[in-house]
Amino acid sequence: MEHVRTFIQYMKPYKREMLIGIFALLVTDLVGMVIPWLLKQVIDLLPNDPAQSQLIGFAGWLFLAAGVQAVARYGWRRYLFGPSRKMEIDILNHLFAHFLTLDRTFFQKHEVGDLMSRATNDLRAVKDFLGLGLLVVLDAVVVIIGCLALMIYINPKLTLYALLPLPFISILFFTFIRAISIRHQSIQENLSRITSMVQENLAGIRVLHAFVQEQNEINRFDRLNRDHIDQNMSLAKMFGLFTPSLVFVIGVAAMITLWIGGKEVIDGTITLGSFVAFNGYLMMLSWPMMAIGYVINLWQKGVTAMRRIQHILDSRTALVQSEKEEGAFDIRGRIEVRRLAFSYPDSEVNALDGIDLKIEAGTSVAFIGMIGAGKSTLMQLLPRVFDAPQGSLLLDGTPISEVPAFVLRRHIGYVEQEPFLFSTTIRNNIALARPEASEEEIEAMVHCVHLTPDLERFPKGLDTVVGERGVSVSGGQKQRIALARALIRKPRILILDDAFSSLDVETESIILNNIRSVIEGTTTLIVTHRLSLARQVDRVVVLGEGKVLEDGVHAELMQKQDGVYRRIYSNQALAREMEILLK
Ligand SMILES: Nc1ncnc2c1ncn2[C@@H]1O[C@H](COP(=O)(O)OP(=O)(O)OP(=O)(O)O)[C@@H](O)[C@H]1O
Repeated sequence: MEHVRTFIQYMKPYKREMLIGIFALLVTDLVGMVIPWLLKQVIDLLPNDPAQSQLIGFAGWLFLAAGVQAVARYGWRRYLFGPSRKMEIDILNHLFAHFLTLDRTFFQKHEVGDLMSRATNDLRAVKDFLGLGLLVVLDAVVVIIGCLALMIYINPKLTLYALLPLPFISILFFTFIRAISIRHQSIQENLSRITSMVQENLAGIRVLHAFVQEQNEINRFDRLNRDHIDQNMSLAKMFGLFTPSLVFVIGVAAMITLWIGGKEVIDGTITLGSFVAFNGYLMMLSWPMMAIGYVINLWQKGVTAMRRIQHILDSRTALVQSEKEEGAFDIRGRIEVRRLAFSYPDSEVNALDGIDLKIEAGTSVAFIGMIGAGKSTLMQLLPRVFDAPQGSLLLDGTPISEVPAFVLRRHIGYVEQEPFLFSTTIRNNIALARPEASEEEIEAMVHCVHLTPDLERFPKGLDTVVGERGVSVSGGQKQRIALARALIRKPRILILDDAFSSLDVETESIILNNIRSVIEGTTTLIVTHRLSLARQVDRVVVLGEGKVLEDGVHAELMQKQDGVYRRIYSNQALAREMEILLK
């Protein structure tokens, strides 16, 4: 119920429209009840040989009732379904905006497909519940109260007999509702798994093709879908038993009415017109009785869906929130790491294990080390992708958790090994970091990252659309577009996390030369496996198993006889010489 209350909040802006819709629904139902009453009048009049004008009068009233009903039906459709669609959009907007506030920890725990399913299938169920569900409930309440009142007015005893089978409806209701609810929950979870699988397979289509795994995946998908069908069948069976049982109970009620009511007409206790009207109201009652099944369906789906959406809306970023204003910070780029130990959420091992470092503003540092040494982890703590333990990471002397993430990230340029490009033009991808950047600035940046020769080969140069809906760009082109994107915002701190891994040494050195003037005064952290780069920076930090193994300038580290840096450097130099010889 709590979830329902939260979602009812979304109705508030559409209160007026919904009130019009409810009014139209009331009119539809009330006019619907007037029609059997008019019939009663006509039938009771017939034995008295009524004048033709009287009959025409009744026909006119019936015609008017039908007309009013038609207009009112249009009204409730327009004013009850319309707002439910608008509410769906409002919830979706809210959900999307909320997704963007969540951090990496959240996305690590939830599959994209599952989130997509919540934003589509579940949202649709909520819309149906808030629109159709409430409409049916309201309609049922009005019809039940109205018809019962009129039936009692016509003949209380007959009403009592007609309602005798009613307790069976309650028994049926409570027998089935739990079983139906459990089935709904598992159907919606399965639907999420299906969406996840489609999403994952489409994202990894190249790998599937490369390893010829299409048939295996088709089989796996088929199994998942068969499970889905089985679950739906099980639910359909439940409804298959529930709805006909209800209809049967209503049929019994009609039979009792015919039997007892018929006798009363013969005895002259009630008129034929009253008997016909009574049956009309009893039939009208059968719709809300049957609608109970439909409403249970909508209700269960809706409530399950609300719970699943609410779970997302209740999720909060795991990052420590800072109330400080942007103006409170003048970021210069001095970084201090104090006995930093860090483990990822749900992991028991420390990815970083007691790191101590001081990096002066405007200097450049290369981070090298074996795979899994913790280099990327350390880099991700700077823009607060994850939060470092309190007091272990300082920026310009301030604990980094006190700097709001959005302020911090405005001053950090981050390029990762496999950058993500949006399905838009190269220009838009670069300007993403600074939408107000001028054409000249974008072009200068393109030149700086040595992308000009590539652009000449693209059909529309900077206006070429890349990504899923556009041309495929190579890993090296992606890295350079991402570098331009990071540099165009003129960051105080630049992080290049293996950002040149797809470039050849020659291009790498051209880019480094080009960007030297741009990054003048910027604290530059370069994670690399290529030690040729390490010679061109102010300092080298060697990481191993989450610890700092060596720290110093290239020449110093080369002096260490058993040093890790010296060993890796020598191996790479040897490999380079071999390559040259073999050429
Ligand atoms: N998101 C994550 N969740 C859990 N563990 C992670 C996550 N990212 C990295 N790790 C683990 O943390 C450790 C350090 O990984 P990290 O990516 O920082 O190493 P790295 O030095 O950058 O390696 P590489 O050179 O291969 O990029 C590894 O053991 C890795 O498995």
